Amino acid sequence: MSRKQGDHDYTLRSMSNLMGERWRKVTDGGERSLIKAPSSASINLERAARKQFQQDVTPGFVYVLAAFSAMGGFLFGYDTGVISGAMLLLKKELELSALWQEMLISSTVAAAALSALLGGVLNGLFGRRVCILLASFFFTVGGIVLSTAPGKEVLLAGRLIVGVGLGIACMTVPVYIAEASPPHLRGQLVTVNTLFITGGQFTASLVDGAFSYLQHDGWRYMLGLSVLPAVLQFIGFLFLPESPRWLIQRGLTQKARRVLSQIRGNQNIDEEYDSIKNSLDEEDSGGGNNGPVIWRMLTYPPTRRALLVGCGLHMFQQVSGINTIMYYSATILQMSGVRDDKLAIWLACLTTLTNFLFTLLGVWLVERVGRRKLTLGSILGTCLSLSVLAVGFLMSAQHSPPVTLHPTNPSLANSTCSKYQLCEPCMLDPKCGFCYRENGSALLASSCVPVNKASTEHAAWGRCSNSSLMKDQTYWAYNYCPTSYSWLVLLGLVLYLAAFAPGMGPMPWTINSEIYPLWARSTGNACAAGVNWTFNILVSLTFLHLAQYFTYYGAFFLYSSMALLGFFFIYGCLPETKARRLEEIEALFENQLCSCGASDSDEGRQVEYIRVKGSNYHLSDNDASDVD
Ligand SMILES: O[C@H]1[C@H](O)[C@@H](O)[C@H](O)[C@@H](O)[C@H]1O
Repeated sequence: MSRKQGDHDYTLRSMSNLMGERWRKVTDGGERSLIKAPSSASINLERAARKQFQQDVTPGFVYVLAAFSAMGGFLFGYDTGVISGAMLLLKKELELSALWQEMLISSTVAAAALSALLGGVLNGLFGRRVCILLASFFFTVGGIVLSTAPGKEVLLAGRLIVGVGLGIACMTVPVYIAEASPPHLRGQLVTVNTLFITGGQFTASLVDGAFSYLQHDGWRYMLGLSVLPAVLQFIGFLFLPESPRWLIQRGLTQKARRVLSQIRGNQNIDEEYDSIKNSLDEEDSGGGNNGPVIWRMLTYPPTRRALLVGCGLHMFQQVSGINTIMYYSATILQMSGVRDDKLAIWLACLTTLTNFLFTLLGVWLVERVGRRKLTLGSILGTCLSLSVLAVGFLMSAQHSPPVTLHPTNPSLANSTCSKYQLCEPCMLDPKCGFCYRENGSALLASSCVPVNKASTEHAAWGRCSNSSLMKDQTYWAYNYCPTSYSWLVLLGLVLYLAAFAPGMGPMPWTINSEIYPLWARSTGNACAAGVNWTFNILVSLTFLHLAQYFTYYGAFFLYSSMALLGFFFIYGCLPETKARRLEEIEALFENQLCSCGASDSDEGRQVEYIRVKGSNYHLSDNDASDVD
């Protein structure tokens, strides 16, 4: 053994001893306690050892493994993003009713919600690798079915198959990456999965833009292209190993040691192996061994708290409106004066690109500032930017242009649309749109007209019913009103993405992959992913109704208040998990929920009071001193 390797092992071993002393748990009269408080010297030594460890070891194999896994994230982003552009072509070519459009969009999300829950069981039974293989298989078959579908029924089947793959992948990939990564890289590598999600969404918007010029079968290419990354991931995973933690849990210890050596390069793996093994041995004193995992999780306080935090994070991610904002961004851009449809499609790529670039910032920040600060800062920014958006919509509503032309023909004058006096109520009614002529910045001859049932791009009758009639600076505004406050809305949109994407976008996935003990990890992630998809579908299905009843600014103020609630929830309940070994994290949830909010500066001394045989030790900044 080289001297460097020997020294390294020694440092790791001393670190391991310290860690063992710090975190070893004993059952003391039924109460779980930690023994032996560390001195500041031991904390410093541990930190130094960690630093040394990080400098010495960055095995390349882990990056390859993370990249192949994160293709699941790419497919997640691609398949959820591509449908909006494909739908524009599909509804014309297959003459889809609104119900069929709705079904084709939401079927994937609904299937993902259910299969994420099923994914928890599959993960426990067959392991992470088999689940990822299964997910890429579903993505491949789904993509082939979609691109060759002869009609809408087969399309629906394809969307459901893709949804099943999505649900399994979204909960398995973060867990697999987290379990294979060394602690100092874990946050970054799991966050790369969300980077791939947003990369998939960006690619989908580019593909939508490119194929929107094809009058026939453009949607087949859009939906079918996902087969390429899916096949690549499937082939890659034939060669990639199973998660060492799952192998140890299944008693396949020799294989687990081999995999650990493979993914840790030439490091000594004894310490990591022992700590995984120890944590499994402690399972009996933790969740116990009786009953279904979800029951054991709910009846054991640390996992119950972790589950609450994990599901809460996903709920707040969705109720702060990310998917509404992304979906609605094209309209926001149109409000800002982009009237050309094709240009609006290309500019919508800018939204997905911004989301992607700011997620990249999250990858950079996660190990520097830690999960807690990043998530708190992000949700606060999200809350404020949603208020900017809401104020923008409020100003636009208050200065809504009037309807100046009313039809004289009695049959037309009796339609609901003709009764509106202002653009605002006219555009909030999904059956109507605003047709107007613009002269410089002045609006002339404006009317509220029923929308064409087959396509929202035109009115049912009148000047705006046909592109060839819409000469002379005449425009059709569906879903929005022309306004001079569009800059405020646009500013809100950019601020929103800048605040949301680095933290609230990726952190719910990253944090969930690390907060559950091994026995509860698959189930915990399955439930949290199920919550994500359920709120995703709830928020997108209710948005238009919300806007109709409370107006746009009402809807955005509501999302903003949700984000504020989320801030208090995270402030009170989310502990810092940065740089900790997965096996240590359970201890962070042993305190009452609201004292979990240890700050980053508490790293290395997260548990403030430690019971040692009846006496309480309090860890001060400088040392551990007996306070009893
Ligand atoms: O973390 C992701 C990401 O932020 C995506 O942009 C969003 O569409 C998903 O719903 C979310 O789960």
